[in-house]
Amino acid sequence: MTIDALRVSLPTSSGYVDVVRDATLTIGEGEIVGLAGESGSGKTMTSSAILGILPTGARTSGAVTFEDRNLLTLAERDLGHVRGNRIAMVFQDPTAALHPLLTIGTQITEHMRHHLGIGKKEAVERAVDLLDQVRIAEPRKALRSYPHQFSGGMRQRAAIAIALACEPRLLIADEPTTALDVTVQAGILQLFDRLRDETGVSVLFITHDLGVLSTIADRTYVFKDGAVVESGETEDVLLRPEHEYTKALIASRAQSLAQEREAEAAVEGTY
Ligand SMILES: Nc1ncnc2c1ncn2[C@@H]1O[C@H](COP(=O)(O)OP(=O)(O)OP(=O)(O)O)[C@@H](O)[C@H]1O
Repeated sequence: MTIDALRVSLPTSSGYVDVVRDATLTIGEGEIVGLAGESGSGKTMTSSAILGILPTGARTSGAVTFEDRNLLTLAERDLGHVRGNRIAMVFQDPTAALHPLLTIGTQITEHMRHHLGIGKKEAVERAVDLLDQVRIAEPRKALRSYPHQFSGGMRQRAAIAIALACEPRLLIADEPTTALDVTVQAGILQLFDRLRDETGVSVLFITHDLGVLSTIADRTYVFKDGAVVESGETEDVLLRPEHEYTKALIASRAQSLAQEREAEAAVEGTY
């Protein structure tokens, strides 16, 4: 996918405001690309533009080229086919992506039957494979479970399985580990890495946490006020940042890690 000079403007009471400004980025086949930046820097608006799910009245310019088509000018019907089939989303809160009253199995198989037009039996077998792929133990039993019977990490794995059900070529993951405990986070990050290796899916990984990207993103783009201020191999961006904003993001992360460690030490000291 190539995003070329993307501009997104949203209507306000006094005209339009640009929330993404001339963003240019590429995501190669099987590549994991990070989008980093503070809250409000335009990361989500960029992914919403890719998926054609911007707020009402939004204006766009530039191009989002995916499989030889510009998604910004695609008819809603064709875009609907791209969404869910070719490009899938994973969100921060897996409970929002899962229906509380339907079993995990129903949710995965209905999604596949709707998008791939396959029969129930084949869908169930594929669902078992998928749950296995996202490392959910006893997949046949898990198919009969409801979301509330899963832990947070398991729910995110199930949401990822649903996202993968139609064999998308691009997965957009918006803060997929932010709501999870650190140890569970690590498992989900490993999962993205392994899925990329096994299926060749590309991943656009959105996060405010640069540290998360150090473990999985091949390349990283840093957003500030809707514009890309720095990009490159993740290691270069993290170890040799050039832009003051990137340096500040790295410093603030180091500070919050130190505070977390201090707090943990204080808690341990009370026992
Ligand atoms: N539905 C909306 N209507 C109007 N303005 C919006 C809407 N959603 C986001 N914005 C504005 O667009 C800008 C970019 O927001 P965006 O959600 O892309 O940031 P972000 O980097 O993803 O932040 P976060 O990590 O908080 O999601 C912000 O100034 C935000 O206030």
